[in-house]
Amino acid sequence: MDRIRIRGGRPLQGRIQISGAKNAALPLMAASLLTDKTLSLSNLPALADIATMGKLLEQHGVDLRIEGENAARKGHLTAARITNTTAPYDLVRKMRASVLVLGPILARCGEARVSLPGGCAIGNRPVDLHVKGLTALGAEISLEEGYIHATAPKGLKGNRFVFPQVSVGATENILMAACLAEGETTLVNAAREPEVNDLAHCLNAMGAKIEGIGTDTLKIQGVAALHGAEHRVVADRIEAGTFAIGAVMTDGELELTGICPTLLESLLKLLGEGGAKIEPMQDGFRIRRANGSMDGVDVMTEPYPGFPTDLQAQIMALMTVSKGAAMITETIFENRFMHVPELCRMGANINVHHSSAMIRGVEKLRGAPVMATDLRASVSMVLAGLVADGETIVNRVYHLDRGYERLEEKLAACGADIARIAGE
Ligand SMILES: CC(=O)N[C@H]1[C@@H](OP(=O)(O)OP(=O)(O)OC[C@H]2O[C@@H](n3ccc(=O)[nH]c3=O)[C@H](O)[C@@H]2O)O[C@H](CO)[C@@H](O)[C@@H]1O
Ligand SMILES: C=C(OP(=O)(O)O)C(=O)O
Repeated sequence: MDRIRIRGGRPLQGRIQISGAKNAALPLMAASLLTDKTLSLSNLPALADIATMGKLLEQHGVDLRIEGENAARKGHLTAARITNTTAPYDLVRKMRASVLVLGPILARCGEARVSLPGGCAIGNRPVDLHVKGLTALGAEISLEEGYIHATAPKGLKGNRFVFPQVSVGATENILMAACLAEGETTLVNAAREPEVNDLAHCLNAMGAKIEGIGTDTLKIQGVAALHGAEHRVVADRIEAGTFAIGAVMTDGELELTGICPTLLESLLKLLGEGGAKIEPMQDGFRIRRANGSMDGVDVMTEPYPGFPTDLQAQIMALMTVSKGAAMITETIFENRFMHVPELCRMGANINVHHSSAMIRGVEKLRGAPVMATDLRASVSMVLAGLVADGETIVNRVYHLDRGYERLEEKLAACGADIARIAGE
């Protein structure tokens, strides 16, 4: 298995082009199941999760063609016919976002069988809201031998559904299904993450009738069929946020391009309070420390526009070397502090009590062999390694490959001493 070796102490200096967002690209790819025409997605990131979604779609009958590289990478997806309505355990267990094929296949074929994704390192992660929402649209759903079996022999019917809790994935699944349901659907307390909005815009380009994009109430007029479209995947705000944190943590300066800074308002506001200087540019923003050190700031994760849980591990890495104390409260996932023991092994001072972590900044972290059980925890160790004394080896790099495109290449181009060591 590959590992990443980092020798700390070098500031990040330079410019990084932000990739397309994993969490936008995955539902967008699933949306290709809603039409027999071609959906072309540009700015498609080259990530392990994208490859897994590609495999899943191909076994449903989607023809997937990828061309170009980096920012010019495009995927053309054509589901002329859905040849198989089952999403098998082997693929779903690799990536929870596989459950996003449920709504589209059900809406198009009147039947779908999708393996239950199960929990993962960051928590229990049930799919009850996906099931409740589709049931509200008239689906009959049973759980059989680890599979969600959904049928709607007479088609789906529009309805009003109030999410008892904000869910990105459930909003996306039900939104996609509602596009082909008969009549009007209203989704109340819907997620309004930029990736949900990106999906909704793409669906409208495919002929859907969605109103209220960007708000927590989505109104969808069902249509008989969708058509093909060309769509550019929105920039990855989590990748950009990770690098922004890296810039101030290493006392460097980065220009992050291809991203609108408003997508990162909650993070940039906090970093500003902690001592960062952020300047908008035509196609992104520039970030560095205003002067001197960074101060500890309190953080609470929340649905968008609040602070994203997917940046919680990274901001914690920054707090470990910031001045003073900081309290980080995780409200979205019950078990998203797996990075804490590993950061502590590098010399961080962190105490966790229930869903809150108290971090007292230390002078220096020390390099160490570390490993993480999820994507963002892994990248928080990369950030810690960039400022630690000595060498850090991050094991289980496949987590990073799920969600960061050419991570070591992008960081090395900005002066980091970082390399991938190929596994035996
Ligand atoms: C591929 C993708 O886009 N992943 C993102 C998506 O995950 P995902 O869509 O899985 O996350 P959700 O927004 O659904 O989860 C939010 C909360 O709702 C709970 N819940 C969710 C569904 C459900 O049926 N029942 C239920 O109780 C979850 O356990 C969690 O506590 O949003 C998360 C929250 O911003 C991000 O961390 C993930 O990176
Ligand atoms: C939790 C994440 O992804 P997923 O929902 O695919 O596990 C993430 O991107 O941080």
